[in-house]
Amino acid sequence: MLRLENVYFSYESKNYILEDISLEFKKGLKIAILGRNGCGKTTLMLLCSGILKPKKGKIFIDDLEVKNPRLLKKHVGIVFQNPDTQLLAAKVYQDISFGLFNLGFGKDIVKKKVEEIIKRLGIEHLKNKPTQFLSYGQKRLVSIADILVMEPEYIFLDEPEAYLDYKSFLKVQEIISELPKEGKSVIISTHDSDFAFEWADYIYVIDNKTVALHGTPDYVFSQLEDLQKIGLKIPLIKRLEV
Ligand SMILES: Nc1ncnc2c1ncn2[C@@H]1O[C@H](COP(=O)(O)OP(=O)(O)OP(=O)(O)O)[C@@H](O)[C@H]1O
Repeated sequence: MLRLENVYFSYESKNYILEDISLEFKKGLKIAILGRNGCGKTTLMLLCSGILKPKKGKIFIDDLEVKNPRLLKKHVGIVFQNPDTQLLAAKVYQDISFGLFNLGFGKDIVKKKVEEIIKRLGIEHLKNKPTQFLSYGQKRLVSIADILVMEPEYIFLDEPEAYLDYKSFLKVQEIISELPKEGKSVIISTHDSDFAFEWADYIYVIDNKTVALHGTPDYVFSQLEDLQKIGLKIPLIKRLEV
């Protein structure tokens, strides 16, 4: 389990962007972080992946307090919203294999793992393409492959639907629904209430710098007064029930 306990964070000033955040991501679950633009979803993901460090509070992995963010990097993978911040190598195959070579895997194992993930994402046709000539949607799929190939236990996807067409998003949706069955946690950030309702096992709503609401989708989307205050859309299915 990945757990945050009373975490505070600010970028440059004393004004906290996130305050007193306590939450937990259990293994094998599909979790959505839901909130309006600018509420701090990406910041929260960057804290969970060890890219940013809390100003106050603690982070635990399986009850071990994380003192060095490097520990988080071993367990957590994050797919950024903008794929340009993720792609490093000149060609797609090189890009997806980069992290594995860095970890010291041999050429044959790397080839096997990369081929598997390329197939799983249906991007065999991109394998030998230069990354700079890919469309944004294609870059997004490659950046997802970059992370999945590393097989992290906790996979964060910042707005998974960004840049993807319907068919590509369906493929990603299928994969992020399968991974929890393999014991991984998939945590997405979104402002799409319909998708969060349909996909997630558990939802954290961020508002006013902290966790405003959390629980199963049925519970969260039954809190109509709170949702209205926060300014989140009620999923279509729930609106039809009212
Ligand atoms: N590097 C930075 N330096 C200073 N402020 C930042 C930085 N990155 C983000 N912020 C600010 O922190 C707040 C939270 O931003 P964040 O990107 O985490 O929100 P978000 O919920 O992911 O937004 P969105 O849904 O639009 O992607 C915003 O007010 C943003 O302007």
